[in-house]
Amino acid sequence: MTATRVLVLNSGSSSVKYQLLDMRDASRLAIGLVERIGEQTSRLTHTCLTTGESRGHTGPIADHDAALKAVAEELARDGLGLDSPELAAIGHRVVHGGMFFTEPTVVDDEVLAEIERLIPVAPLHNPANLTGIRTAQALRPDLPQVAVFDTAFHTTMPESAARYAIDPKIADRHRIRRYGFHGTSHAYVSRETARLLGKDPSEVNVIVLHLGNGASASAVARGRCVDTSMGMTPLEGLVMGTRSGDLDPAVIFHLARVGGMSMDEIDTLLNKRSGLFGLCGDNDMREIRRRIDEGDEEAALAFDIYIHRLKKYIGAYFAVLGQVDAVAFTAGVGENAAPVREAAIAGLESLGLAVDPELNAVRSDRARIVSARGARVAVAVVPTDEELEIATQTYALVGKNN
Ligand SMILES: Nc1ncnc2c1ncn2[C@@H]1O[C@H](COP(=O)(O)OP(=O)(O)O)[C@@H](O)[C@H]1O
Ligand SMILES: CC(=O)OP(=O)(O)O
Ligand SMILES: [Mg+2]
Repeated sequence: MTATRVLVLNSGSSSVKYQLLDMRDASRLAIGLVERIGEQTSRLTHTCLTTGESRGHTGPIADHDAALKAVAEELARDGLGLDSPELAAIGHRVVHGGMFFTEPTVVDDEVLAEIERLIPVAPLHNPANLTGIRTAQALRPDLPQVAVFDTAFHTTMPESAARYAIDPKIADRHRIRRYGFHGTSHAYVSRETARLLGKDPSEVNVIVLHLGNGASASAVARGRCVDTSMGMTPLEGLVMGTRSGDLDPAVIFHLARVGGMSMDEIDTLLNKRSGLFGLCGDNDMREIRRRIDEGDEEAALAFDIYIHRLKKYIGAYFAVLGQVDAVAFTAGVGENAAPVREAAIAGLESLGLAVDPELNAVRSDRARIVSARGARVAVAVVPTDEELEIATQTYALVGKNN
């Protein structure tokens, strides 16, 4: 029997998303999510797509190792266990690959060591990704484990975009540069946008706006990333669910010297208690829109700050690219929040951008154009699929190696 299945693990700081796919037709056999890992109220939600059955459990799941073992048990209950001979590989999202990894990579001891060396620049993400890989290795030591890096798509950025304006000797010693993240999504969505326009990726320039809980923008010129809004870590750039995005670095000195905060407290403030949540107490765009509809001024200001930053990046990436064929919205907010798309594009007619309110209001899970007729630049909504992209890259690599 040829092995054609790939299990994809997307381990975040407190969650694991997973999908089991059959790569003969890229169909999904099972999907699920473990949330709030490390808390008393961890929750596992599992859906088997071959039977249509869904199950959920709430209760403490101590760490990523326990989470993955729970996922393996759920898959086994559906006859889709990790011991299946049909499983060809396990694909892992690894958030930080530094400058070292420009392609998906079969994991060996050297790869594990390099991911570990990168922990200081991705303390929230890489430890969880490593645990995911090690647990999967322990469960199936014979299977190829493939790491697909969030940073890989951005390694084509020119030095002028990737370097900070600091002493290069200090930067190089500490590996300080702009790496960018969500690369799997930016790669997939920029390609799908080209397809939607009926063009090859090498023929178009696209601005991708990945607006999830974490959010980033990228400028993609003829299929290659030339700039992105996240930097050395996923803190730079857009206003996010709980992260501040861009801010004057001197704010950090001020909080330490005048505010008396420790570095760890400032780190937590900027990564976990800022952004939309810090501004108005909610990080879910649905809740923020509901509050705005009820006349809540705090939520309205948070929304305006979010949109202002987004508009600045759209303008900046027009300047970086020179000529733009499409602006593509993706991820939870980008795909679902019509008011965000409308507000971000409003007033940009001189750039050739205009949204058609009726097209923009349509809810759909398909890629679509929502720009006004006659607008020079397409505005697109393109659902991302990081798990499918990871599975595709994993299977392509394992197939090549066999
Ligand atoms: N119908 C919706 N309208 C507005 N925002 C939505 C909707 N559905 C999801 N979202 C937003 O999407 C966010 C999650 O996006 P997602 O891409 O799943 O993020 P992540 O992968 O970073 O967890 C939620 O915080 C919420 O703000
Ligand atoms: C890199 C990053 O920010 O990822 P996420 O949006 O999943 O938190
Ligand atoms: Mg995401």
